[in-house]
Amino acid sequence: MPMENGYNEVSGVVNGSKYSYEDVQRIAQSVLDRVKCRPHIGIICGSGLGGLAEVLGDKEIIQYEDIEGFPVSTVPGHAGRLVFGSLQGKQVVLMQGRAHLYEGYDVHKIILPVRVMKLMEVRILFVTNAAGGINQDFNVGDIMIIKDHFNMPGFAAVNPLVGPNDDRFGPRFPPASQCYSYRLRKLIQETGEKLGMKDFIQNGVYCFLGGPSFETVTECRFLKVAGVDATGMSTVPEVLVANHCGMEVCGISLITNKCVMDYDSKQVANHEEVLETGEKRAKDMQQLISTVVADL
Ligand SMILES: O=P(O)(O)O[C@H]1O[C@H](CO)[C@@H](O)[C@H]1O
Ligand SMILES: Nc1nc2[nH]cnc2c(=O)[nH]1
Repeated sequence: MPMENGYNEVSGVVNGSKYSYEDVQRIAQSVLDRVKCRPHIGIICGSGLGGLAEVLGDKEIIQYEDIEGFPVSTVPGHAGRLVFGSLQGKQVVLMQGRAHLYEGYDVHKIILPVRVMKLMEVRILFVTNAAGGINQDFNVGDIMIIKDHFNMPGFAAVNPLVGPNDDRFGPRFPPASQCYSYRLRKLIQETGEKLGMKDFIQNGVYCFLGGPSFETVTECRFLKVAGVDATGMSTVPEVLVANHCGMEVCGISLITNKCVMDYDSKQVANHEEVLETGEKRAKDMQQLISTVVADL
C-alpha cells in the first residue's frame, strides 16, 4: 500500500500519493506478470500524440484503471492505456496519455508510471508533449527537441522529488542541468534531417506551468524574456524523476499553437487547435520516433 495519507513529519509535505520503492516494485511486477514484452524503451505520448501506438507490432494493452495507483487520464486526446509492443524490432512500452497536475493529481501520482517503467528495466525514455510556441520564430507544426526546461512550479516546491528520498531510486540532490540526453538530441536532429524534416525541427527550452488556464499575454512575455521557447502543462515532473533514477531522456514538443504575445490580439489558445495540430503532424512524429528507435 502507498505510504500513509496525510502530513508527513519527515518531509513536512502532504504525502498522500507517494509510493515507496516496495510499492513500485510490486506494481511493476504485477504489470510484467500480465505481458510477454520486456521493454528497455519507454515512450510517453502527449496530447493527441498517442497514435504512435497504432504502429506497434504484437500489441499488449493494459488500461490505466487496471493498474494499482496509476492516474487515470481525464483529458481528451489521452486514451489512458499502457501499450506494450515492438517498434522497429525493439520492445517498447508506450503510455497513450498522461496525467497532469491540473486534473487534480498530486505530483507524486503523476510520476508513478515513470518509476514503474524504471523498475521494469526501461532505460531510455521518450517524453512528448503538445506545447505553445513562445519563440516567435517557431511555426505551428514545428517539432522542438527539448534541450532544457524551466520548472516554474518548482519555485514553489512542486517537484516530484520533494519528500523523503529513497537512494534506491536516486540521490537526494540530483543535478538537473543535463536532463535531456545530448546523444539522443543529436540523433533526433540527424534523423529528422535525413527524413527531410529540417525545415520544421527546432531546438529549445520547455517551460512547465500548472495550467489549466492557458497563459496571459504578460506571462508569455515573461517566459520569452526568461529564455523559454515553448510552454505546456506536463513533461517536467516525469523528466525530473527519470533523470533522478538514471534513465536516458529525450524530450520532444510539438508546437501546436502560437502563444499570444500581443495585448490587442484576437487570437486565443484552445485545446481543439492543440489536438488538430497533433493530428496533422502525427505521421511525422511517428516516423521520427520510430526511425530513432530503430537506430538505438
Ligand atoms: O503536455 P500534454 O500532455 O501534451 O498536453 C498539453 O495540451 C493540453 C492543453 O491543450 C495541456 O495538457 C498541455 O500540457
Ligand atoms: N500552457 C500551455 N500548454 C499548451 N499545450 C498546448 N499549447 C499550450 C499552450 O499554449 N500553453
